[in-house]
Amino acid sequence: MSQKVAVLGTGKIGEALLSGMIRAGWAPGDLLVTTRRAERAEELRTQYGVEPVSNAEAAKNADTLILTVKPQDMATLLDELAPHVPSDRLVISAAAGIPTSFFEARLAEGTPVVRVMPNTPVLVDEGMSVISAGSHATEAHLVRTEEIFKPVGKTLRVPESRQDAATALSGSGPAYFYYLVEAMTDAGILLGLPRSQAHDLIVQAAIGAAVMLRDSGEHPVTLREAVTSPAGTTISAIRELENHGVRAALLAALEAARDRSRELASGNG
Ligand SMILES: NC(=O)C1=CN([C@@H]2O[C@H](COP(=O)(O)OP(=O)(O)OC[C@H]3O[C@@H](n4cnc5c(N)ncnc54)[C@H](O)[C@@H]3O)[C@@H](O)[C@H]2O)C=CC1
Ligand SMILES: O=C(O)[C@@H]1CCC=N1
Repeated sequence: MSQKVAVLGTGKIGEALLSGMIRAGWAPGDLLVTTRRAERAEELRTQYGVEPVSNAEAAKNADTLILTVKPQDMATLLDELAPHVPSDRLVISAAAGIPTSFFEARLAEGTPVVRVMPNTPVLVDEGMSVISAGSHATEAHLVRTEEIFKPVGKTLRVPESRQDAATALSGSGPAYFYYLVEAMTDAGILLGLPRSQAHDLIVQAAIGAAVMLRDSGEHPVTLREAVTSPAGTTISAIRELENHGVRAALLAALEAARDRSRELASGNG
């Protein structure tokens, strides 16, 4: 029997994951989706050939349920789902902040729950999905979760106590890089470059730097030193970054993201 997977609350991250699963070879007929709006359901059916169903039908018919609603909507979704989820279903939550105990308290005794923090580069198979087992999830449940998330990037298992930090670094991480690219493109405009050229130069610098970080085996400090010529241009820029406290700003920013993830733990943060 083929295993069916349902994505419940198919918004931005749910759709990114769905598209990745289809690229990885999952049969659309084995994928169920739920949405709040009928037009959205139709859009997903047309684009991916998947079957829109109600939350209750998803719970009854899918072996694995991936919950991708906002943390603030999770309690309502669970109230609706709980009476329909047999305790042999694997429930995977992609919500920031919410601990596996939140789900376990609302689902039938013994239901296996796995918490995953993916990120949007799953759209281009370069995601990072950080995975933690709840108290009833076994090795087989973790392997099943990895089968779903591995084709769209890397996976990493961590104890659940590290999930808020992982969310700050990895779940939110792509946004920091987009923010930097946006700011540096503006700097290009300030220096008189046309916007499209400034964008292309910074994006290619980001891609080149990312590939070197991943593939060279060198520490980021070594890579930066190789760019930083004595009395040259780079060190003039680095001095300004230090003067403006960019390193301290990043430490504070990621700490704030970690704290926000903790606040979302109750589902109504
Ligand atoms: N966007 C991102 O980069 C990431 C998001 N997440 C997590 O994924 C979750 C969703 O985030 P986004 O995709 O950004 O939000 P979103 O708002 O795009 O998606 C949530 C979707 O759930 C639907 N929904 C809400 N209640 C529902 C219900 N009872 N039944 C069916 N559908 C329902 C909404 O209509 C919406 O389409 C959040 O918990 C977030 O913490 C995790 C990692 C990365
Ligand atoms: O901003 C958020 O809350 C979600 C979780 C991680 C990335 N996006």
